[in-house]
Amino acid sequence: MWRASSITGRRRSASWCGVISHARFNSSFSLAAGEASFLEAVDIYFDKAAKLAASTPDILNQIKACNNLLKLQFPLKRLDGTVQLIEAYRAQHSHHRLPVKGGIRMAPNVEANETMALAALMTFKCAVVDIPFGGAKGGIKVDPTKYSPIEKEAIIRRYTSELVKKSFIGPALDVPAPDYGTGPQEMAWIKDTYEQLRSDINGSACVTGKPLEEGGIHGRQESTGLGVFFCLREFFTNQEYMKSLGLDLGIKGKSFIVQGFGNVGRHTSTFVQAAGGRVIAIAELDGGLVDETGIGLDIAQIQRYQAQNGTISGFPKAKTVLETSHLLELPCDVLIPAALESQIHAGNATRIQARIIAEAANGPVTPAAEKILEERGVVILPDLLLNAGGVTVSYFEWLKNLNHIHFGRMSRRMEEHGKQEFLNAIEHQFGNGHKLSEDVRRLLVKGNTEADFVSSGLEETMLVSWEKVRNTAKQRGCNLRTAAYLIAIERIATCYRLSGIFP
Ligand SMILES: NC(=O)C1=CN([C@@H]2O[C@H](COP(=O)(O)OP(=O)(O)OC[C@H]3O[C@@H](n4cnc5c(N)ncnc54)[C@H](O)[C@@H]3O)[C@@H](O)[C@H]2O)C=CC1
Ligand SMILES: O=C(O)CCC(=O)C(=O)O
Repeated sequence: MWRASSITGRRRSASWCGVISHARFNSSFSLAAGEASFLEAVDIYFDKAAKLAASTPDILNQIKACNNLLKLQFPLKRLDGTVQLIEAYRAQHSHHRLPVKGGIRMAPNVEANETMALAALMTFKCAVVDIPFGGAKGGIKVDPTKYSPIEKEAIIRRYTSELVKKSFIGPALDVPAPDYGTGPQEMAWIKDTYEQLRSDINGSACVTGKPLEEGGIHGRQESTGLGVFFCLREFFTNQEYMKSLGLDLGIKGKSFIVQGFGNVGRHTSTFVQAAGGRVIAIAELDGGLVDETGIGLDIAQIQRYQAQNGTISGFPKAKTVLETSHLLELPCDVLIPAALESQIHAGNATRIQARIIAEAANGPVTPAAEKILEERGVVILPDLLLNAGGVTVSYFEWLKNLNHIHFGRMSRRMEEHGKQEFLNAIEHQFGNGHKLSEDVRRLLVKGNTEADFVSSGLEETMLVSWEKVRNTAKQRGCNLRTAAYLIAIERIATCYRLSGIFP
């Protein structure tokens, strides 16, 4: 059985020749007839906020529209000699800031409207957290678990070369990143392909989420989960929300259910558990785990088990269930969808018992479900704010690549020497009897590393953005999602207004 290299940090032992069946991807959608599609949902959320925005219809129409949609179809020669036509997309939603930014998804359900919805969310997400990018997203319509590494590399390299030919990638144009079904290895292939085809001194900034050795940055892998955690932590300090939900302050002791144990779900669970949260159920496509006490679901152990077995099913310290959609409906304080869009819809919203829904995935709650949930007092922390940690750290990686130097390289030792001198002076002042121990001294003088800068920059971004969204919701009398869209719309509208129209 083929095992992936350790570089991607995602599912390990799934065989590409078909051991894990198509069912992995089939269970995602069960929208009732007439319920809004993902793209329609983004438009509905946009329109709701646009009504509150002090902006003109022509500007609002410009903001809402997807600027470019590139559809690609290219052949892949498979290892068995057959040739398969691969369908892929890149949508650039808004160029009000450049480059445009957004991940690349590899999944069998990829299609044009989904890619455009995801690109629009990227525009609004970057604006909410004040990251100077427009929005984009890419998708390749394949189930990555069914292809060998050689075939996946060929798909990614051909996709990238098509983007290069069409000027849909470049450090100043359009900068992809990981999303569902892709990770650092795919980003390394994208960077290498771009650099083979373009002589560009800033070439490594053509993509983010790269392995550290390829110009990546400390902390990008866990950044989306850490951003989700920072926001949740702040939310749980809010007296008004906690009172309205009948909950005590703080994450400690609260119960969490997580859907999707990939990059975002794994890291979010890790941070939540480290803060004393009880993860009581995890739903994956091929099975889930339940332990109402939360004690059995040790996230680090489950990750090790998943790395060895290619699945979380069968993890010995918790109960395995094969049908996982009902796990979302168990009683809990917080439900964290971290898989795909439209997972909470009119068909299951009435059965959801969580008090809070933390949208780590993009677009997991449909407008019809949101209405049902809000009527029952459920608070939804919206995707465009909550999962913005990934693009925030991607921004730091892009800056690092453009600067050709890692954060802290010029300052770390200088900081340490300065602090040493300060402590020497204090010790000198108080005489010989007042010497710090070596351990305390080491702790006090430690200069900031790249990881420290990233974590601090991410925390600052999430906290400032949360505060702004919360205050806007309160002042404008709307929910958190509408507030986040409103902030984004007003920021982008200002940009369009001041830029004018070319020519
Ligand atoms: N990777 C990133 O930095 C960011 C990802 N996101 C969003 O977060 C979501 C997850 O992305 P990643 O964690 O990167 O993807 P991933 O591919 O690493 O993991 C997703 C996991 O969800 C599971 N899954 C799919 N459908 C499921 C279902 N119906 N029930 C249970 N599990 C299911 C898959 O088997 C997979 O293990 C996506 O919506 C993505 O767009 C958002 C911001 C940044
Ligand atoms: O890191 C990035 O640039 C984009 C991440 C992403 O695709 C997302 O936030 O949905």
